[in-house]
Amino acid sequence: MPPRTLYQKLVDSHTVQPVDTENVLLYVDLHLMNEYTSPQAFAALEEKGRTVLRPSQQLAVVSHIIPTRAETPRVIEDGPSRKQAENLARNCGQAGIRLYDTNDPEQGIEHVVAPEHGYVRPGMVILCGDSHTTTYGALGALGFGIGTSEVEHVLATQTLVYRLAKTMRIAVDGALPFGTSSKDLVLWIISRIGAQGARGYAVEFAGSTIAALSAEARMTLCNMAVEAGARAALIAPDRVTFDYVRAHARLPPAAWNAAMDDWAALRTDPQARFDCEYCFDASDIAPFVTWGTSPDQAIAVDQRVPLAQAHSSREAADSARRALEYTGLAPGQPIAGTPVDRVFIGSCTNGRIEDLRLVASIARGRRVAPGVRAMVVPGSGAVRRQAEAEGVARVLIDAGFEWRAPGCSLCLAMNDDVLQDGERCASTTNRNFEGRQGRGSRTHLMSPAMAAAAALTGCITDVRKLEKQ
Ligand SMILES: CC(C)[C@H](C(=O)O)[C@@H](O)C(=O)O
Ligand code: SF4
Repeated sequence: MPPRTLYQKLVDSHTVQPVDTENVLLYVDLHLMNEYTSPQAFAALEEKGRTVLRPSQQLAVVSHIIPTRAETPRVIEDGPSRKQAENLARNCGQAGIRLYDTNDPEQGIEHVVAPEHGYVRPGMVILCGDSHTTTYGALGALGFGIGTSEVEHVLATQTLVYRLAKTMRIAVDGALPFGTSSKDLVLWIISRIGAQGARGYAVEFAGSTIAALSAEARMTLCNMAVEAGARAALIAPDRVTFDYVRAHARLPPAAWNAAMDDWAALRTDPQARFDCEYCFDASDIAPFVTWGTSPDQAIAVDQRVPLAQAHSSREAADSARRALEYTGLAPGQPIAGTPVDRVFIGSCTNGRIEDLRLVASIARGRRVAPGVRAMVVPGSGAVRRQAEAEGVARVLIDAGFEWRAPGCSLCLAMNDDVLQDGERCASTTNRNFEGRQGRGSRTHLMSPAMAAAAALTGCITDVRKLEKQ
């Protein structure tokens, strides 16, 4: 057998049969669904008189449209949204699929719920009609988003006709500098390689910086790899992965030992070749923040918005000009000091317990700046309860943050958490496209620590200055 990359091993072990030189029929271990991208697939199945082949390998969560007011029971007042949730409940009920429904204590964002309940383990293939399914590469599983017709195919056959990706390795070495986290790391990588830089590739992250990240920090990184166009993101499982999985998956001891033998082989062979390789030095990383409407339009917080002539091409300069018109910033202006109206802490990128702990550590004993509305939306019911049990929630509430119920919320503003036209938001999410957080909304992507700093000072602020005080 020629040397193979981790990606190739995962694909090979799940190939039912090759379709042609570029496509294989891929076996799917787990398929996740939300209320937003699954209804058409169920409707199409029903029309064809087909059923769900393996209900026990499906999992569904109400995540995108759910309101985040902390009240019980939670009521979805918006008619079409309520209908989506009801549809999902009916479809899952009929097919016998486990659903974390609106008022389930474990409800949350699919990509937060699945790993924390042990559904995600190294070596698996996990699909979902949602682009941020790349998150699961953090635990050594091949995860990626699929379209609605593919959802239907997976429900009916537990397989997918899959076009193979090219392979890329991004190695990062060295310690993450003071004040930075894996969110800064990924924004920095995207700003280097571009929002299309990994398009068509399955990316494997490697190097000592990655090895030093916690499992949750790795999820942040793999989650956002899709914002560089990656078709998948992978990190070879190691001690950190196994400890996380052991704590969350609760496998019986015999199964655990067998699994560990298999998982140890889940790494790229030394002689294997990648189609593309990058090597970066972590000491170049700083707290990062976006200034535009694409995740690669990002700079270190102590830098200025780039001047027109700083862009690499005319196209990039044009897109920067349009982006700045939208975000209401000027070339050459320092990004720090830009006032914000809103702060959003949450999403499948940064809505986990470690993120909230970090925010609390900065907010402790301080107050949200007057005139700023700052929301914390935990990624799941479990994250919310844990934050309450640890006193993290208390610190946030005392500092003046709104303590909300879990969901996607202001990450994509499909519920009633929406920015007003022109409002500017410091956000721990993953997309800053025009209108992403509401019509005319202006989004600045950043780490939880940086978002905390923005909430406490009322403007984009270098968190290193706050942390030193
Ligand atoms: C709604 C869904 C299709 C979408 C995605 O695929 O990512 C959403 O989760 C997002 O983050 O934009
Ligand atoms: S939190 Fe945001 S990125 Fe994640 S699944 Fe929900 S909408 Fe998509």
